Amino acid sequence: MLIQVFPNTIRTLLAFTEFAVMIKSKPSPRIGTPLSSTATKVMLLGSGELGKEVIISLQRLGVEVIAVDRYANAPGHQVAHRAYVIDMTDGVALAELINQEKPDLIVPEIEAIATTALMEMENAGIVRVIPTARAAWLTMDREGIRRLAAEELGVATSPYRFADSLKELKAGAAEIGFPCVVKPVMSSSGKGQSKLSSIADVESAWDCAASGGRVDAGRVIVEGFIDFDYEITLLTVRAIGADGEVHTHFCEPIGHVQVNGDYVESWQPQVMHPEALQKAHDIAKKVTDNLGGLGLFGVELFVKHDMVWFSEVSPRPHDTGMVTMASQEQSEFELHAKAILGLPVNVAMKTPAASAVIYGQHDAKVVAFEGVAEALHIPGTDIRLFGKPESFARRRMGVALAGAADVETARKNAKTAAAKIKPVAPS
Ligand SMILES: Nc1ncnc2c1ncn2[C@@H]1O[C@H](COP(=O)(O)OP(=O)(O)OP(=O)(O)O)[C@@H](O)[C@H]1O
Ligand SMILES: NCC(=O)N[C@@H]1O[C@H](COP(=O)([O-])[O-])[C@@H](O)[C@H]1O
Ligand SMILES: [Mg+2]
Repeated sequence: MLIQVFPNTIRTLLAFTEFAVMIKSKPSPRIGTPLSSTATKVMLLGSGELGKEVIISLQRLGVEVIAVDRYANAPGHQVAHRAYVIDMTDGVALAELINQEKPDLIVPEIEAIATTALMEMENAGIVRVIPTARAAWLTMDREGIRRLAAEELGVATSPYRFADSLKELKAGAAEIGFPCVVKPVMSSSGKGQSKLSSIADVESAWDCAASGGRVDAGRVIVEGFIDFDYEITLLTVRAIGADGEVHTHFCEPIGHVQVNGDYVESWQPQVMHPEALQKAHDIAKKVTDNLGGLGLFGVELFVKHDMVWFSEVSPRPHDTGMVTMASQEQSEFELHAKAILGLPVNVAMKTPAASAVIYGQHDAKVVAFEGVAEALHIPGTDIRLFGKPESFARRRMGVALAGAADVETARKNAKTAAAKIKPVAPS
């Protein structure tokens, strides 16, 4: 089936590819010298705020990093050895760049990439994709990961239907019942997502999904609304241990608040009922074992008392996990960098902490940030400004971090620090 969907042009290109990276079952932890013939080369597909931090962690380990994104001067471009702007959903363009750069590892950082092309190249032994090309392919489309979790692995999820037309969506929503949530099958950060209270909301939800999806696949998922007490991201790391085998490590749960499907605040640890924590670990292990490979995953779960539902998983660092830059001995970015290189990891926390998002607040070509010093006067705080070249009112431009003796104080300080930072647009 894969062969059928794979464009002939890429197959031809692959046939003429004169190199082949040796795919090792377990990567060697040997690291070369950047910009030399011995370099260990990693290519990031997507170079936003999450990729930027992964790149910094890789650079610290002496890795040569190539950052790719859809626009110039993306955050990760600014800290990599080389930067490229391509349409990453174009399999031919992607294959050409991979052939030119010959990276040892490819690290997807966003969902919207030509994952079928990556699978074909991985199958041909030309690239090694983190964690695997199949994992990137399954998780770029809600249908792939949802059917895997619910139908193959028997993991608890919200009830769901898929729809290709307004008529099908009406029927699906009526079957699921209200309230329910509609999302494009390919989207992230809440784009194109709506919560529906009645059948009267279906048409606007369909239009919202059509305009907000990353790739207009014209297909949506309708999910029953889970009335959870709280939601978590369980960062789960697959890394090679001293025995040479892959081991699974769980970070402390991260609690978070989402507005319109986008994260605004997160904290670690989220206290959980012991049974819920055990179920969360079991679900995360089951799903990540199936996805395989090495690296960090963000497993998103809804929790009500001792009940846990799987929502989705990122086979890469998670936005809510930015809190780990303040809370853990090794941030999620360092954990990902180390795990993918075959190095040991340490998931220990060092302090309760929180993160709060700084939005652009303006639609503007550039913004400047005021109030940074005022924010940093708050005890235990730190900030990251991502350096995105263009601002939108709801674009995430930075994050405030705060460590404290307890989560409540950390949340208060992170939110106060974020509020002190004022993006201003030149008039
Ligand atoms: N079935 C549901 N029941 C209750 N809340 C939901 C449901 N689906 C989504 N949500 C809420 O919307 C948020 C975003 O949903 P989801 O993670 O599916 O979107 P996304 O676009 O993939 O976002 P991201 O890329 O940030 O993970 C969830 O974290 C949760 O707060
Ligand atoms: N929930 C996924 C997520 O947070 N992804 C992060 O946002 C960037 C895109 O930001 P942009 O839309 O502002 O360019 C991505 O590159 C990634 O770092
Ligand atoms: Mg999500």
